[in-house]
Amino acid sequence: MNSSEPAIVAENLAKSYRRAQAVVDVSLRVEAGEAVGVVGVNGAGKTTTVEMIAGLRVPDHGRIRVLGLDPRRDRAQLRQVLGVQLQQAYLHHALRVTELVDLYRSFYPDPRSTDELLDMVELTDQRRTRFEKLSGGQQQRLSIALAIAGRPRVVILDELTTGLDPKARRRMWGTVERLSSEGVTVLLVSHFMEEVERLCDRVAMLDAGRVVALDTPAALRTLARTATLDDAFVALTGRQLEEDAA
Ligand SMILES: Nc1ncnc2c1ncn2[C@@H]1O[C@H](COP(=O)(O)OP(=O)(O)OP(=O)(O)O)[C@@H](O)[C@H]1O
Repeated sequence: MNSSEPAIVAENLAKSYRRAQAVVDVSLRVEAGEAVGVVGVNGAGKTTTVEMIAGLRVPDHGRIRVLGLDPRRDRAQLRQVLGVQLQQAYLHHALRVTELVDLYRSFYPDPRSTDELLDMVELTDQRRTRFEKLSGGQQQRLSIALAIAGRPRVVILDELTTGLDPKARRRMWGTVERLSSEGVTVLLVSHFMEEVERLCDRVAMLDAGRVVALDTPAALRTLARTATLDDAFVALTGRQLEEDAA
């Protein structure tokens, strides 16, 4: 790994499930320290794409490198440098916040301290609370704490703020901004244009399993000749924006 190499390279990814071709042809390159958003309507192929990048799904076709590592071949090494927060977290409901954090910290040689993690995601007051007693927003925030416990250089965040109220969403943005300011590379799946415009250097618009546009929010607005990223999304994908899709 050297510092000039891109954090993520995905070339011509394709993935079919029995009924659907979820990803037809997706290429994506994320530079080290960059934050890139992946947006698209339900079923556009966002989750399948990031799960392949995270090594959780095997592509039918294409090549992936994360910090120069092959997600399948170099699985153990990748786990030390990549943090993943997925849509559905399968966590033990009866465990308390600190027990879960300490469990995840134990996977890494030089984890962040429990206090720092809880502070970063504003769960210090809930440290003794069982997972099942946390609100939806608190559960989401905990899942980020677990994803960053090992000081990953790259994080993948899938629908981080879906289902959260505006206040909880803004808090979550603060956590992502802090990661970016520390130089962590962020790949963020989202439904919200306001969110990616605020947090991401560049945005990939996916539709029907393909990247239809990939650029800075400003360049996408210019390309689409629209005043807002919402309108640019509609113009470039031909799809309507979904309501707060939970
Ligand atoms: N495990 C699976 N088995 C079969 N089909 C699947 C599976 N996962 C996803 N699909 C299908 O693949 C397509 C792409 O799904 P994917 O979850 O990647 O899209 P997405 O853009 O992340 O959507 P969402 O915003 O709803 O999460 C959809 O048609 C979906 O129904």
